[in-house]
Amino acid sequence: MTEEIVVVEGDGIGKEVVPAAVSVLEAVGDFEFVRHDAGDAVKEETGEALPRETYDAVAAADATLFGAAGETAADVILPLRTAVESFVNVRPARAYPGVDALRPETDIVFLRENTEGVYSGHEDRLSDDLSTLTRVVTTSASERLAEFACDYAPEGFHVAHKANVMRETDGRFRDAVTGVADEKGVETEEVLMDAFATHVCLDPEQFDVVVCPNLAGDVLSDLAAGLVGGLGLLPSANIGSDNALFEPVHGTAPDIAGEGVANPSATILSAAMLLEHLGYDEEGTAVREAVESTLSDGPRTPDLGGDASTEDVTEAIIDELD
Ligand SMILES: NC(=O)c1ccc[n+]([C@@H]2O[C@H](COP(=O)([O-])OP(=O)(O)OC[C@H]3O[C@@H](n4cnc5c(N)ncnc54)[C@H](O)[C@@H]3O)[C@@H](O)[C@H]2O)c1
Ligand SMILES: CC(C)[C@H](C(=O)O)[C@@H](O)C(=O)O
Repeated sequence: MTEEIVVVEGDGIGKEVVPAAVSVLEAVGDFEFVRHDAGDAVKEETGEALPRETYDAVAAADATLFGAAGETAADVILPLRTAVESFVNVRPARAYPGVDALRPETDIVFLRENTEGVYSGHEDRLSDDLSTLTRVVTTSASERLAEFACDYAPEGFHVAHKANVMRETDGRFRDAVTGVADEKGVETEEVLMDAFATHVCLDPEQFDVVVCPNLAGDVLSDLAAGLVGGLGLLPSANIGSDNALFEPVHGTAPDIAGEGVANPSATILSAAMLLEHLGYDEEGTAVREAVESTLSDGPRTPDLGGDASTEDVTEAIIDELD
């Protein structure tokens, strides 16, 4: 049976990097791509950023490849992560031989809680002077993340939090995650998330897998992108029990959108994660290796100091696969 992959390009460079990744997927397998829309442009046309058909298609698909949405990103990607019931966002941040990086020794995977924290949506304007946000942390979501982390990193992992200040919410998160790890005999090391930001810049080698609350995972993975050569390199996987959505960590990059020079690596690496998720391990590895060797030997897009187009890089990656 041909696997169905839902494709949502979104806005800006999503329209450039997603077709690039689809052509790589076409080069390694026989998939049925079902295209759906979401984002700023759709909102302008129809009044809603995330059409019901898109949400339903993503919820029902074997897997989804998503690009990026612009100003409507929170109205699109957050519900889509919910559509796949994703409890963890896996964000590998690693440097590649041949790519200029502030910290070439970086090789870290962030396991970001994907459903709650300050992303729970409970924001209120109480007066002209006062707005509030409720931060939600449940033991069940934290434990679910911890179970995944223990399977993913049985050799142990760091837990980033700020339970010294957010004693109730991050305290609950920390206790739930370390509690599951203790039960399973998996070692954990706690690190305060602000201190982590310094440690990771000075000595990234001491970190392999870092489990963190939702917003911390967002910010710290972008910080790690800065250490390895930029946002054009970071893929991600939103994993649920029966479904998953894959997307680059970056956004729509309005400063370069439409120029055909976006780095497709993050999205193609997300496609490699998608392949592995669907059980195409060999193909996933082949795609990852093709990206690595193209990053090493070129051509490279301008964000990495080259002058190649998105299309040049994609063709080079496909050539590597042959
Ligand atoms: N998941 C999402 O849909 C998502 C994520 C982040 C931001 N956004 C949205 O994207 C828009 C722009 O946000 P931003 O500028 O803060 O972040 P951004 O990730 O779009 O861009 C930040 C910088 O990184 C560069 N960059 C990002 N991806 C690149 C790539 N593949 N190749 C080369 N350079 C790349 C951009 O040119 C820019 O200089 C906003 O509207 C924001 O809401 C969406
Ligand atoms: C746009 C926003 C909702 C999103 C997030 O915070 O998760 C983005 O920053 C990301 O990292 O994918």
